[in-house]
Amino acid sequence: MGHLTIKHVRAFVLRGGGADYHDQADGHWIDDHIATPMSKYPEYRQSRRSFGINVLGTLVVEIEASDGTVGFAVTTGGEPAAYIVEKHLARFIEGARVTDLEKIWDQMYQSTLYYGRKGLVINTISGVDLALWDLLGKVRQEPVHQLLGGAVRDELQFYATGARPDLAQKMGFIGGKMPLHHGPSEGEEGLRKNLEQLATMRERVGPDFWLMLDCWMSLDLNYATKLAIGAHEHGLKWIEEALSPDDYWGYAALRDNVPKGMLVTTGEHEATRWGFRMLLEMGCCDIIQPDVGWCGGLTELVKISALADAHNALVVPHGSSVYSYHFVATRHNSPFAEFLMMAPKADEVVPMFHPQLLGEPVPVNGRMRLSALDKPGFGVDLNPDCQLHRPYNR
Ligand SMILES: C[C@H](O)[C@H](O)CC(=O)C(=O)O
Ligand SMILES: [Mg+2]
Repeated sequence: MGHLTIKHVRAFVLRGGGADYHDQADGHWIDDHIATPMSKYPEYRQSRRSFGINVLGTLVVEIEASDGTVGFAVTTGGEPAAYIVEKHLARFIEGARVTDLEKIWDQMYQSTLYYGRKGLVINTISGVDLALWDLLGKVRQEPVHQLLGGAVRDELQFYATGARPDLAQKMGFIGGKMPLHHGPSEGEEGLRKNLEQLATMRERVGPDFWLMLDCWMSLDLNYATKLAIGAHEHGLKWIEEALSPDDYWGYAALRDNVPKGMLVTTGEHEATRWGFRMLLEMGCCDIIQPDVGWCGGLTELVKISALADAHNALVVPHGSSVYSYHFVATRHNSPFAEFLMMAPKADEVVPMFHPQLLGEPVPVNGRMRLSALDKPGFGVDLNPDCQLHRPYNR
């Protein structure tokens, strides 16, 4: 098996939800006047799709071994990511051994440094890396959590992200994270509305249920500080991604400014051990939230997580469906996981990457038994009903 080599890598593009989970139809809670860095332009305030949050679509990477076994993964990246896989990265993958994950990662990262390091290129590298882990698991007939060293818990616990933490509470989740709706350009009135929304939700869920606010990079330090102070009386557990991911200094200051006991979280748009080193060494946050499909994949996340552990920081991956479930099961410093509510009204549990994956497990009563992950690789298949398009067929 150590001698199995990789015969082909193929990159496809898919539209409509799935790994590009912001690509949803009208009326979805995820696109309803959510504060963003673009909210200062009134014409881009109501909808994130209006400024292009969904332009990329999903990248599907398929990797086939010399014995015909196929591993695959999905992430955000679409056509430009497919170009990078087929025209650049394929040379490091085809002909390599199926066990060569570290070497392939290093070659992909080093060879793209001149135009990569973060964002789309690292999403692409993540997609290839996850497909390699899936392939290795399928070749060895073991779930990825076993390849990672084995689970440290029998069950995962989830908080839910969506517009209705009150419904999430009834569904058994341990907490609810809501999008922030109004940014600094909507002034004091917007701030008041943000706090009213939190207060209303606190009334509905009672004093003990976790409530968090996801600010999606939309605030400045002054506004974030005022929001945190105002939100304290409503028991806000954490303030997430309040500032630009480039503003490490702002995050360090925000962590000093927030009321005692409130956590500062960020990192879903951060990448690689070097990016997370900045967050950790500068004391930017209490919880880092790498997205497994965007941060460099699982090979990189293992390194990021070790670094976080040494800084006493928790690692609670952003979204990422099965890719994060297999990881969270194996880490002591990942005590719970995120579940993104993809039902348009956030009123029922549907698979996070629906409709792209078949066999994608979901939490039941806010929990997931490890046995739901006991299938080779990441344990999911591509849904054959989804229309794959291969734009750069070599
Ligand atoms: C709800 C947020 O704006 C975003 O769509 C998802 C996110 O940042 C998260 O799940 O965290
Ligand atoms: Mg977030």
